[in-house]
Amino acid sequence: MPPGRTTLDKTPEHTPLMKQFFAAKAEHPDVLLFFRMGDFYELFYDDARRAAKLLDITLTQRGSSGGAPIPMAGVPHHSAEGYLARLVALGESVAICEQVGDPATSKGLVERRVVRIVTPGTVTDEALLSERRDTLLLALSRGRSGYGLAWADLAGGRFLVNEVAGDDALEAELARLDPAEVLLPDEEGWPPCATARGGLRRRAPWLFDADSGRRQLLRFFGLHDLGAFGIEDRPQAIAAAGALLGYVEETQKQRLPHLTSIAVESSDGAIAMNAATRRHLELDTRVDGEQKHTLLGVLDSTVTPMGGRLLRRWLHRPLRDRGVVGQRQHAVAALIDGGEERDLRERFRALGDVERILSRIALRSARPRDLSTLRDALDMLPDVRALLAPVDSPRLQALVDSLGEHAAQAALLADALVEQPPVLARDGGVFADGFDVELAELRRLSTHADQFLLDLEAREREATGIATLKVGYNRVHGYYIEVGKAHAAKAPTHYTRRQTLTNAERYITEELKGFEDKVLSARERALARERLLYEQLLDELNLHLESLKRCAAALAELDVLAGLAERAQALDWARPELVDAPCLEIERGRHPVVETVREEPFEPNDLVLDGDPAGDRPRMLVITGPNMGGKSTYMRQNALIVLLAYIGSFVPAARARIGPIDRILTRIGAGDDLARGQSTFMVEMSETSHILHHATAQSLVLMDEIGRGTSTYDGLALAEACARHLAEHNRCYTLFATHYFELTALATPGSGIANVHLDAVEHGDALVFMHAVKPGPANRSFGLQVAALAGLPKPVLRQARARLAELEQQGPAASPPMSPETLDAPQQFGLFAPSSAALEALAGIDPDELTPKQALEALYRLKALS
Ligand SMILES: Nc1ncnc2c1ncn2[C@@H]1O[C@H](COP(=O)(O)OP(=O)(O)OP(=O)(O)O)[C@@H](O)[C@H]1O
Repeated sequence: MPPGRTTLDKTPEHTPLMKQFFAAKAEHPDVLLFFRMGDFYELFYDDARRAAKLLDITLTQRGSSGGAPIPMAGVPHHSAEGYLARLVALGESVAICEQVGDPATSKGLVERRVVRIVTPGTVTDEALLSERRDTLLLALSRGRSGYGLAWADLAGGRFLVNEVAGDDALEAELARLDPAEVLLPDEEGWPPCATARGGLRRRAPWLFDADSGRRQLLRFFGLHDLGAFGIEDRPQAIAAAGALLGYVEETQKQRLPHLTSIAVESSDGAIAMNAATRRHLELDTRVDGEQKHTLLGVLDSTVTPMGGRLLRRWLHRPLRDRGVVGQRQHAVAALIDGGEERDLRERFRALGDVERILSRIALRSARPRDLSTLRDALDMLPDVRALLAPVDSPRLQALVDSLGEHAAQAALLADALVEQPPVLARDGGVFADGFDVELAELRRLSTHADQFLLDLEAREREATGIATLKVGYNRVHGYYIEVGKAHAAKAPTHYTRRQTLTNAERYITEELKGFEDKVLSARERALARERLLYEQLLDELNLHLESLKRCAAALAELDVLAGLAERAQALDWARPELVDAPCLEIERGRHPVVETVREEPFEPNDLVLDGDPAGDRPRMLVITGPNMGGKSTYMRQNALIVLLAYIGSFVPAARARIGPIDRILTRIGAGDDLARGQSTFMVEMSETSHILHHATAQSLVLMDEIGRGTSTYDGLALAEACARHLAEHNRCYTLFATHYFELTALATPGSGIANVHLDAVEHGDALVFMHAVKPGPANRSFGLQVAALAGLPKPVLRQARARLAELEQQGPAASPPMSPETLDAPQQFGLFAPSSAALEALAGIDPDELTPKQALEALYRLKALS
């Protein structure tokens, strides 16, 4: 902002234009202000500096105001969308200040006003949205019992809330929803999962008040109570929803008729997965940020963007309600059996993003092509209904019902629109000729102009005898009769001169003027008529918004189900059996992503875990085997199979029988969380702690090499204690991969723990991984061979081999026994024991007696002795 002015300030006044800018800026101090000036949006002062950096555009100056130069940067009006998209993707918000007065008629400065604020979570323009990902605005509130969350997908017309108890659950929900923008009360004490993210907007705490939230919701939905939405007794959710609505109304500056309801999406209904689990299982993004080789990458063969978005939502929210999941599964199976899947997908290819189109219709920003896409979609409905009518599936039949008929709207759109409407409504040509009598007459007037002009030209040529006489038109002077200089003298007296050119004179006549008025006004009136018809068409469609939205949602789900059916067949997946009995049985399971990426065949593996305390099968597997043996792949494939089963999909296995599951929890080394300032070990331990606190007998837990991030004894001790705790207290389904061979001793009769291993065999210098899971512990680790495969220098390998031989000879001294006493022993120096001289010297030191300098000297002495 420019330096403030005081009454004593002698600096010159700001220019009127700048005063107008400051007034707009004062109302929107926290966002970039796009200030419309002619064909450009200009940014000034700090906004200009920031935008120049973010958008890599030139920072210039625009004269001076208030005695100082004005830093300025600008983007052309016609390409503003691209710049807005980039700013929004960076988490920035932009206030659009338009010229609302007409420059031609305004006296002095043209009036300007902020007409809307584009923010990362509220964008609805097609160009600013990612096609296959929801763009969410989320508001958070908190109370004594936990957090309230409200989120809206303005482009899709969804508004949902939830309440969660603690920080862990909040973090899990934020990881699931991944909102583009988060509204937070401007108060201390929010956990990092809420504050350490892009698109964060702090708002005054009083905006997050439950009572005013309730009033706001009642007003917004025009209701007397919120009972119908089932959110009455959720004050935190209501507080968050109120704050969200306030923000949306403030930024959008228009009505939002497409948010027709609000619903609770409770965490209880879903299999819980925390942020770490979603990351580790690489559901839609790999740890390295790639999206291609992920579960969603393999699973998503939907043909519409709305189907793609729904599938992503499903994947992030596997359900515990086996009724719903079973119906989805049944629908997928029915589509496969009847072969409708292919026909359905073929038809859907032309479908488009009906869901977002409906939102744009509600927001009145729909373009002509949106309407023709909707027309084509509605035209398709009878066909889709007929195709699915014979399919025996309750879910599919429910979806067919939700599609509705929409014959009247389909007929209206078919009558109204030309086959291929233009991109923009502005220039007309949207409506079909026979649709409106008045429009047809106006159009006839303007299109018959050409013939009239030709006739006029011929008549005038004959009357004047000037063979080269022409009738023409230009935007400045309108219609004219042009006569070459040589013949100008022959121009009749009723020709009035309009313009003189070097070689010609241009004239107007009464007749031509009269025609001009009629044609030009006919054109303008035709455009005005089309605008009116367009608005009426939007009005009419908006009357049916709710049922059209239901239809779009049904189309999206049909696309997902057909996509799952296609995948199941293409990838040879099987229908899992979801049962009441506590068990996890997978026969010949495969990793869905590794299998598609690998060129060599994938080795399928079984899994049998028993959730029944009285059962004789294990609840925990301790998995050993060489590096690269396939331990992580095996663990993850089982989690992914469970997850797929609970979204309603078929699974990559020959057979699967899966009991109730409440959580999937993982601890898999996946790099540091340095961004959050935590060391590798700290992350490992906090994830482990979360698991130990949350896993129940219905949870599936993956533990991959815990304890790796610290010294051997510490690590081993922790790994064993955790394994015991999971087996004895949590009693969850556990896959525990480890390099601590000592843990294989846990598998004693009655412990519920069993050993399995993956193997490799040496063929001369080569090491062949078998990738097959076998009963019992591994018998060796092949660490050095894998290191050789990785290309470790030969001298290093030689030295390691010699040291290994030495250690193996030393026997148990090098490989510590696993008694609890040993684990509790205070001194621990890793694998290499210190010399006895050093120990003796150490025993003689009393740390309390030493100055810091003496302590350092003692340390040097000890080092020399070791
Ligand atoms: N069942 C399988 N069939 C075929 N290939 C497999 C199988 N399992 C794993 N692989 C291949 O082996 C590679 C190593 O697997 P993975 O990372 O699971 O090993 P690991 O035992 O966990 O290794 P580390 O202990 O070093 O983490 C995988 O990238 C995959 O290409």
